[in-house]
Amino acid sequence: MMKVLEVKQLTKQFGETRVLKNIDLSVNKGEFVVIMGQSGSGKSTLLHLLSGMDQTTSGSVIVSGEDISQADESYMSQFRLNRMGFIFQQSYLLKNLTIRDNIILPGFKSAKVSREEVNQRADAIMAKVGIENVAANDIKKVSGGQLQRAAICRALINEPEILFADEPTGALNSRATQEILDILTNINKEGTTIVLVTHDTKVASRADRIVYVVDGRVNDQLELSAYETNQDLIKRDKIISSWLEERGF
Ligand SMILES: Nc1ncnc2c1ncn2[C@@H]1O[C@H](COP(=O)(O)OP(=O)(O)OP(=O)(O)O)[C@@H](O)[C@H]1O
Repeated sequence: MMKVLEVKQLTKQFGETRVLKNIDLSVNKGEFVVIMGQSGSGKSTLLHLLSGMDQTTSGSVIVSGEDISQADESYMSQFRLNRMGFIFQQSYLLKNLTIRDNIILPGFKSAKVSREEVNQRADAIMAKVGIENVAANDIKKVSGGQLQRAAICRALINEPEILFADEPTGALNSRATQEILDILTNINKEGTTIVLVTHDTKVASRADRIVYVVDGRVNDQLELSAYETNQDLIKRDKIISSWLEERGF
């Protein structure tokens, strides 16, 4: 199994406070990994370090064989643009642009492929997630679920090696949540590696593996790919819930 992400003895300190402590973790290509843990355990901080949004205090973060832990910010901003995708609880789309322009902008910025190719990709991804009918809309004139689908399209426009998500359904109702989870599941099945932070076992039930963080350390991991297929989501949810309960979540 090819490792797309590998973390060795990762530590993160803010001032005197050690938030992450000697984390060893790896993610295989094509895997869907969910990070869970109590509020304040360090999940978002870990995601920021894994994705090159923030720098480590010590230890290494290796993406497709390349150690990014010592890279400077100008290198990292290009690295994130070209090789990483991000979605958050809020979409952070730009207000004065249409949905479509928001999606193509990082493609044009990257300049790795032609504008024509970026436009073709945008059309294909928007159709895949079902927002082609609102492509020309101002971002104020779409629903929360449509906004998040647009954020997913924007994150995928440069065909990232890894898609990182921090509570991507946290602001959505249950129907929109299901739709976004179905989209993420499909994107993953098509080969995109996903690393996602959530509190929600329903969200976690889409994963191949759960990483449980306690007080800045990886406390335990639950391998789900061997259990059942994604069809049996209720059963997976129960397995995760009782596993977490045993660990005091
Ligand atoms: N930039 C920062 N400066 C100082 N402390 C920080 C910073 N970012 C995070 N922390 C601290 O690190 C700890 C972990 O925060 P983090 O946001 O990673 O937790 P989390 O598990 O994602 O929490 P939640 O589930 O509530 O989002 C917290 O105690 C937080 O106050």
